[in-house]
Amino acid sequence: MPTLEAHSVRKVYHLHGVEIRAVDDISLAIQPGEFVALMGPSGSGKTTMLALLAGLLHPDAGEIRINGQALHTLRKAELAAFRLSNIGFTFQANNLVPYLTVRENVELMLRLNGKLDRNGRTRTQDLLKRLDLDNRMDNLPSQLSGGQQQRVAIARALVHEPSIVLADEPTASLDTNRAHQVVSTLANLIHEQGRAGVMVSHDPRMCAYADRVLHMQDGRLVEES
Ligand SMILES: Nc1ncnc2c1ncn2[C@@H]1O[C@H](COP(=O)(O)OP(=O)(O)OP(=O)(O)O)[C@@H](O)[C@H]1O
Repeated sequence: MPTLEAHSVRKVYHLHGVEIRAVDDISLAIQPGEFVALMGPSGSGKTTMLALLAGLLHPDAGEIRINGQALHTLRKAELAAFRLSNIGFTFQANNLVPYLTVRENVELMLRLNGKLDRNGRTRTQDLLKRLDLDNRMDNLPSQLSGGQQQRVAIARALVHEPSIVLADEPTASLDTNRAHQVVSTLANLIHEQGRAGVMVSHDPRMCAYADRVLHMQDGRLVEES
């Protein structure tokens, strides 16, 4: 069974009487351990698609399934709990909590999921080590570089062992070397841990780490490579 499925998904915005088909009849399936990149010009609907896959937006038509569970059948509170345990998300702005240390920021996901036990703490340390942050665990986000902050956000998206990891432009603020390092580590972790990963990126060099590249244009998938 695919970890993540979209069936004929559509999202339409209405702006000053104009209809914008941000996502227009998209279907896709992503298997465990598969890392997929979503590319496309500005305004083609990538962020909207990611928000639909994350259950942050409701489609106007079609359905999203995660591990076979159709999101639209869940009540609001059920959906929130389901998302929390099944999805890891990194945003363009990394959204770290400024007054928590690196370790505490990552452990926050465990705390929210009721998984802050010895295993969870060990996983936090292992992940931060893997992301070259073992000597930064007790620093605040403001004491880190942009690349280090992005890596903390990646640790936070993986630590609670979600089946899906969604990353929106995880390299937007990084120089080329750092960007390669961040995306290759993300790809390795997704492969090793058998998660389904989707990354939005403008950068074809970053998409080279993906198993599959989906191209969006005007809300549609145009080709696959
Ligand atoms: N809340 C909204 N209300 C109205 N229109 C919106 C809204 N959010 C997005 N859109 C429109 O939907 C379309 C898709 O936007 P989206 O942000 O998903 O594209 P994108 O491919 O992620 O773009 P970018 O690469 O610039 O981030 C655009 O035409 C955008 O203007």
